[in-house]
Parts: sequence; C-alpha cells; structure tokens
Amino acid sequence: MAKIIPPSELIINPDGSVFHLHLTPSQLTDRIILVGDPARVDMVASFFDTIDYDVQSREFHTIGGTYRGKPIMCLSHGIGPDNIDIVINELDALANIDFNTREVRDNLRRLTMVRIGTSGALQPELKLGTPVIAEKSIGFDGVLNYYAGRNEVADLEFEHAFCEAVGWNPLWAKPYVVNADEELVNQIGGDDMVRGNTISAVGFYGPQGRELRLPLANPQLNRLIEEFRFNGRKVTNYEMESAPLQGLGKLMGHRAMTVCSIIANRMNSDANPNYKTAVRDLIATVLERI
Ligand SMILES: O=P(O)(O)O[C@H]1O[C@H](CO)[C@@H](O)[C@H]1O
Ligand SMILES: O=c1cc[nH]c(=O)[nH]1
Repeated sequence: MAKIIPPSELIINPDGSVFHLHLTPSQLTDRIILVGDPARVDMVASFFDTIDYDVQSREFHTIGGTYRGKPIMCLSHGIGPDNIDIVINELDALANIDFNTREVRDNLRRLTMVRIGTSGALQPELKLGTPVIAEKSIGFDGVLNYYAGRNEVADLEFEHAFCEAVGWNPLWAKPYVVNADEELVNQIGGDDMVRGNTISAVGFYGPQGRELRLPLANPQLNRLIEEFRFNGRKVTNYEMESAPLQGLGKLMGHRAMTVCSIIANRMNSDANPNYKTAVRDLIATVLERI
C-alpha cells in the first residue's frame, strides 16, 4: 500500500499552501533562484519580464514570473543551514507529493536550484567582488547527517583528510562534503567565476572564526583551513547554506549549486559593505545562463 504522509509530518495550510513557504503546488516552477536576503528577491525579480505572484511568510519571500518567456521563481531562505532543511523539503513536497492524497507522486519532478549568495574568502588571492562557485561544499552544520544515504552522496575521503588536517573538535557536528550538480556548474560557470570549495558554517561569528568579545575554542582553525590541500583542491570561502542545499538536492534527485560574491576577505581582514552592485551583476549573469 502506498505510504500516506500524515498532517503532522507535512503541514498544509488552510489555503492549500505548504507550511512555512506559503506556496501552493501550482506556484512552483522548475527553475528556482535561491537567495538569503528577502530584499534580494526584489532585485532578482526586477529582471523578470512578468510577475505572477509575490508571497511573504517569515523570512521566506518568493516572487514567481517569467524571464525571457520561461517560468522562474526566486525565493529567500534567510540565514542558516537549518532554514535550508525547511526550504528544500517544502519545495520538494510541492514538486513530488500530491497535496490531496498525501502520497509521493509516481513520476518525480527534478528542480534546478541556483543559490546566489554572499561570502567571506579564505584565500588571500580572492578579491572582493569575485564570484565563487561551490564545486564542493563542506557542511559544518550537520543537517545531512540526519538523513539516510548521507554517505552515498558525500566525498568521504575529502571529509577524512579535512578532519585530520584541521584537528576536528569532536564537540562539533561531523562535517560532510557534497559536490554541486556538475552539469549545472558547467552551465552556469564561466571564466568570470572561480570554481572553489566552500564551507557552510553554522554561524557567522565564532563558527567562522570571528572573534569579537568571546575567545574562540580554536583560534588556529581558519589558518589550518587555508593551508589544507586535497587532490589539488583548497578551501576557498565561508557561507552558510551551500552544503545542505547540495546534499539534500542530491538525495532528492534535484540539480543544485551555489555561487557567492566575495564581500569579505578573512585572510586580508578586508570587507566591502557596498557589495550590492557586484551581487546585482552576478544575478544578471546567472539569469542569462540558467
Ligand atoms: O547573502 P546570503 O545569501 O544571505 O549568504 C551569506 O550571508 C549570510 C550571512 O551574512 C548567510 O546567509 C551567508 O550564507
Ligand atoms: O564572511 C562572510 C560573508 C558573508 N557571509 C558569510 O557567511 N560570511
């Protein structure tokens, strides 16, 4: 007998929309731009030819419409990997669960999701404003560790080498390493973007090695991360969502990737608070290619 997903596990609002995102299945498009900042959704939608809907619920702001005649939507996930668990599960539910019968559909829909974010560089040569693709994403958040199949989508050798090299603290969640969708990276990535390896941190300050008033558990961590090399790869940057996006995307069969504009360089102690022009240029480029 087909599994029926109970109301406690998939909460559907009285208007037929999914619990947090407040979107209905008919509002979902196959191509999705994800951004952290709810106001960035308006910036993305300013490039659309037409706008069909504009929905706001908590930090989740979505505008759906068309770009160059094809359906597209842009959704904000807010800050943090825990929000990505909500966003990807609810987008997948809109795509692949029948909201009337509460059964998983026989024919699964494959979504294309590109996150356009901001990020802090961990290598001195990465200039402010550079777009960096997370070819591999290293999740410090632990979200993927709660799902069966985690090891099948993870780069276990990279994980092991990384934990050894930086002396991983057992009090922190075990890192997982997941590739972006390779075909999507080739479609979106050009010579104007750096192909990097991005950490999804579980916070902005201590978890990214920022010391304001509170001393850090391991003040050497960022230097060890900067020096780490594995099969010719180095860790390039910090942000907070790419790993659960790429990990859950892979487990569910969707295409997902992240590209971030560098707004701070942690190695040079440099930052650009006026980063929005660079982000706008990156949005225009991604929309051309998605
Ligand atoms: O600019 P966004 O997309 O929010 O991305 C980055 O900025 C936020 C922290 O300032 C985190 O969400 C991080 O991932
Ligand atoms: O340093 C940074 C900049 C933007 N977003 C982050 O998560 N870290």
